[in-house]
Parts: sequence; C-alpha cells; structure tokens
Amino acid sequence: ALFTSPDQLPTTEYDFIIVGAGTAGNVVANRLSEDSSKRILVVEAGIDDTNVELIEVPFFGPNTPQSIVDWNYSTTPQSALNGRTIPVPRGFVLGGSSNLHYMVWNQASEDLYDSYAQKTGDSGWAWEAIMPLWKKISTFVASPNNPSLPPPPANNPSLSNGNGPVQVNFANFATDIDFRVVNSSKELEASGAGGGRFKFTDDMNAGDSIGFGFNQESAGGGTRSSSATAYLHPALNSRSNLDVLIHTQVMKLKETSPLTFTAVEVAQSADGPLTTLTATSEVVLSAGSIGTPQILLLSGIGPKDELAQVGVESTFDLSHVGKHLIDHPLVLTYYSVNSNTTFDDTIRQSDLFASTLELWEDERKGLFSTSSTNVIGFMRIPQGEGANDPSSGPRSAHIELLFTNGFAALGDTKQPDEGHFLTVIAAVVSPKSEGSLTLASAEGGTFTHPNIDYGLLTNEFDLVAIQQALRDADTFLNATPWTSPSPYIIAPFGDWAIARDGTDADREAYIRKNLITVYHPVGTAKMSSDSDATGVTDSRLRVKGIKGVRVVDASIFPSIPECHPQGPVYTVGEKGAQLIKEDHGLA
Ligand SMILES: Cc1cc2nc3c(=O)[nH]c(=O)nc-3n(C[C@H](O)[C@H](O)[C@H](O)COP(=O)(O)OP(=O)(O)OC[C@H]3O[C@@H](n4cnc5c(N)ncnc54)[C@H](O)[C@@H]3O)c2cc1C
Repeated sequence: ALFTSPDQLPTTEYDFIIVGAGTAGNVVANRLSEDSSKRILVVEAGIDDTNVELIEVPFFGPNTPQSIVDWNYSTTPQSALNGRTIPVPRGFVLGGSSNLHYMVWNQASEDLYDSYAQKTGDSGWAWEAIMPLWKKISTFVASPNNPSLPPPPANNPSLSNGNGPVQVNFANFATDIDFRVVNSSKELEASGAGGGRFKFTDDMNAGDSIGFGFNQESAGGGTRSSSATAYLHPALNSRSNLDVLIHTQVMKLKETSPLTFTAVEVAQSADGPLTTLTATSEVVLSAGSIGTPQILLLSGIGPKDELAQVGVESTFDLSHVGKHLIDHPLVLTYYSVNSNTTFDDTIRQSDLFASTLELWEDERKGLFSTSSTNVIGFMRIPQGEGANDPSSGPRSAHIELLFTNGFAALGDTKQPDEGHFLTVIAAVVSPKSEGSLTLASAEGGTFTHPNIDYGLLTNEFDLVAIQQALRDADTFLNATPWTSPSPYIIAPFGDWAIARDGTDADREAYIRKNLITVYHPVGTAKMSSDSDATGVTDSRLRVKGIKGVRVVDASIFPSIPECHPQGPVYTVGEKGAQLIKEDHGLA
C-alpha cells in the first residue's frame, strides 16, 4: 500500500528496505515483491506521480527541471565554465528521474558491458550475460500517429527490445527535419565524409551504438512510460507484500551490529522527528548518483578525513564514496530557419498551446504526444582513437548530435519572441573530466544539498571533442537535404552566430559560457573488482567492507555509459534484483 507518513506504516520491520522509488529502485521493488513471502518497503523522498500532467506529457520533459518534481540541486562553481553553477535536476517523485527525463531510450554498446566485466573481473556484467535482462525491460510499440516512420517493429526484427513493462516507441509526431537528418547521414555515409563517421543506423541499441537514426523513446500511446508506471504501480496495486512510503527521506543508515547497517533513519523534515525502520535481510540504496553517496557519507561510510572536516563520525573508512562523479557535457546551438512548422509558435501562442494540449488530453495525439527530439546520432572522432580513446571500444561513441525542430530553451538562452528555429545539440558521451560529491554540512541530513562538482572541462579532451562535434554539425548541415531545393537554414542565431563564423577561440568562449550537461551523473559509488580500491561496491553491488547494504542505481557505473543512460540504469535494476534474489534465496 501507499503511505505518506512513517507513523501510518503497519510495521517498522521489513525483509528489504529500498531507498528511492526511482528508475532502478522500482525495478528492484517489483522483482523482489514477486516473492510473496517477503515484505518489501520502498522509502521515497518525493511526491506521488499519479495524474501529474507535467510528467505524463512526453513533450513536457524539458519543463520538469526546477519544478515540483525536481530536487533542484545545482553544481558548485565550475572553474572551466567561468565560475558558473549549472542545474542538476533529479527526480523528486515516484519514478525518480524516469519521470523527468527526455525519454531517449538507449542500451549502451556491447563494448561498454564487456568493459564492466573486465573491470570487475565478473563475466556476469558482459554483454552476453546482460542481454537476457535487457529483454525483460521494454516492449516496442507502434506510433500510429507518425505515418512517415520506418516499418513497425513486427517488420523490423533488428529492434532489440524484448517483452518488458516499459513501453518504447519511435516519435509519435513527424517533423520536417526528421528525414533531413536521416537523409543527410545516408548522403554523408555514401560520400565517405569524415572518414565514414556519419553513418545511418536502424537500431543503435543492438550492440553497436554508432550512427544516426530515429530516436527510440520510453513512451507509448502518446504518454511517458516511467519506472513508476511500468514497474511500481502494477506491483503496488496487486501485491500486499509491497509498501511504499512517500514524502519521507532516509537521513542515514544505522549500524545494527558491528559493520552491519540494516536499518535506516527517516524523517519528513530537516528537524525530524526521526523514525527507525529495520530490514531483516538488506537495505538497497537506489537513491541515485546524488542521493546514494550522500546517504553513505552521512552514515559515516566514506573518506574518513573528509568526513571529519564536516563533523561526521566515521563508521567505515571507504575512500572513494562520492568520487568519480561524471556527467555528459552539452552545448546548444541555434539557427533561424525557413519553416512555419517548427514548434516555436505552439510554445509562444497561448491559444495554439491550449489546443495542442487539448488534443493530447482528448486523444494522446499531436506535437505533445512525443519528445522534442525525433532523430539523434552517435559518432566517433579521430581525436579519440588509439591510445587516447576514452570510450569502452569501437562500438561506443565519443560524441552525439541531437536535432530539435524548434528553439530548445534548455540553457540560459530564452526562446525569442518571434522566428522559427532549429536547435542542434552537441554532447560528449565519453568525457574524461570528472569531479566529486562531498557533504556541505552534517546539519539537516539529506535535506541539506551536498556539494556537486562535475569538474566540467577540466580535462582538455572534452573541449577538443565538443569542438569536433560542432565542426561535424557544420558538415552535417551542409548536406543536400538542408540546402536543396532551397536553403532550410537562414542563419546561426544569437551568440552562436558570432561563434559559428568565428575562430576556434570564439567557439571556445561560446562553449565555456553556455555549456550545461545532459543530466546523466554517474559513478559516485562505482563498482570495482575486489583488488581495486577505487570502487565502493563489489560486482554483486554490495558496499565493500560492510554488511547488509547494496547499491542499485546509476552511481555504480564504473565508467559513464556512452549513451543516454536510462536503459543501462534499468538494466542495473534488473541485474541488482537478480543478485539479491540469488544471495537471499528469493523465488
Ligand atoms: C531532466 C533530465 C533529462 C534526462 N534525459 C534522459 C534521457 O532522455 N534519456 C536517458 O536515458 N536518460 C536521461 N536522463 C538520465 C536518467 O533519467 C537517469 O540516469 C536515471 O533515471 C537515473 O536513475 P537512478 O535510479 O539512478 O536515480 P533516480 O531515477 O533519480 O532515482 C532516485 C530516487 O531516489 C530518491 N531519493 C534520493 N535521495 C533520497 C533519500 N535520502 N530518501 C528517500 N529517497 C531518496 C529520489 O527522490 C528518486 O526518486 C535525464 C535525467 C534528467 C534529470
């Protein structure tokens, strides 16, 4: 059942307590509660997701940051970004960040999982072993409102989805730029431009991530499909052994016997009261890349010296908690275009906005029934080949380009009052820069935001990679589909106009001024082999050196997936649930 306060709970003792009803946490909740002999509790800080239109409407993804469903974190001043702080949105709602994100649906490459197996010394993380879990997560469904799409899944066996609860589809609403992108990549591939780097792909989720193609998105029937709608609510509605407590934050883990931490202290406000909830088997931390290390640190599990500086008593000295924090940097570039069918008018004209929303509400159709990015592409770059290659292998990308049929106001630049636009987003998906998460204070527990330092652009490679991505975007936009029979692009817009036609230094200044991230932080509780002390968990996701605690979320990735990570996070959820079931003999 769903509870809103700790004192409503029927018991304070469960077999398993899962911290965080997010992307991975809900997978674990669903799978563990399949065993009706076990009682499962999920503790979630945020709100109920039921009937929140902001998260249901696929097109509204970009509006979720800095809303009621966001924790509203931001980074520390980033030295390589002129001291700017940038937002760190994280889901504060059942479904976690799966209810905020832009729904791009990727599975990382074969090389990534094989590299995890190699790094941990555990073949259970290799692509071959992971594939059966991937097939349990999603089902590909048709997009009936977009007649211009490639053949539906039944005729397109290359699509790699399986028969799981998350719905995945191609864009449900066609735009004028979709085939310009697809045909440009086909043209550039045929001409061998960029040494063949602009290739087209039918399915970037089948092991080889490289290529441009139609974006798979985690939506179906015109609505977002989240870990809450797919995994949590169906289990919550049908199983009496699953309880979910919302509006409640885990403040820290409690030591129940020496170096065993099978209880949590929860509160609904910074000054309490505190309630202790106990797990007879295990506590599963699924609080995400920010929440999980914060809880470990507040529990005294982390670098001893660092904790002493903020007055937290050490319970176990684990030096890499909060380290290796890494996100994908991105830069938005804008062009004014010869088109009346971009989404700009719908956003700025209230009557058009209202009728488009009404169409979505009545029929789940139209512009709002899909995300704003129908086509994306992943590429490798020459600067990343050879000894300097930061990626996990040749089937993993270094950079990504995303195309949006209108002005995507994700950064500081606001949508202009008039005009029609194309947004081209350039991202680095195998960045080398990394930072760390530390406690700002021991006061206020998890109600006090931690210091989040991504260390953006502190490694030169990332700047080189973004510069290359921007040059690749130039090449892309010079392909025939953008120039013939008449030019689609009128001119680069705003600050980008100066940088686009300027020097490398102008572009670098633009990057430092405008760079944000794709909101994909990982690595703060990374897994490693037993002999590698830079990890926080072992390959079975158990926190090293202590008992009773496992981490199952995006913080365990030993390197950042070179793609949008929700697919890999769901995979971690399924993998974590499988490991827990094996270790505790669950049905
Ligand atoms: C705006 C945005 C856009 C994105 N776009 C995409 C995209 O298009 N495609 C893609 O693949 N990925 C995208 N991502 C990234 C993706 O959503 C995340 O990588 C993924 O959802 C992380 O899953 P998780 O389980 O690790 O954490 P989350 O899903 O964030 O879950 C963590 C949960 O723990 C809860 N929690 C945290 N601390 C506590 C505490 N102390 N007590 C109780 N509960 C707590 C949180 O409230 C949350 O519900 C995006 C993310 C954002 C924010």
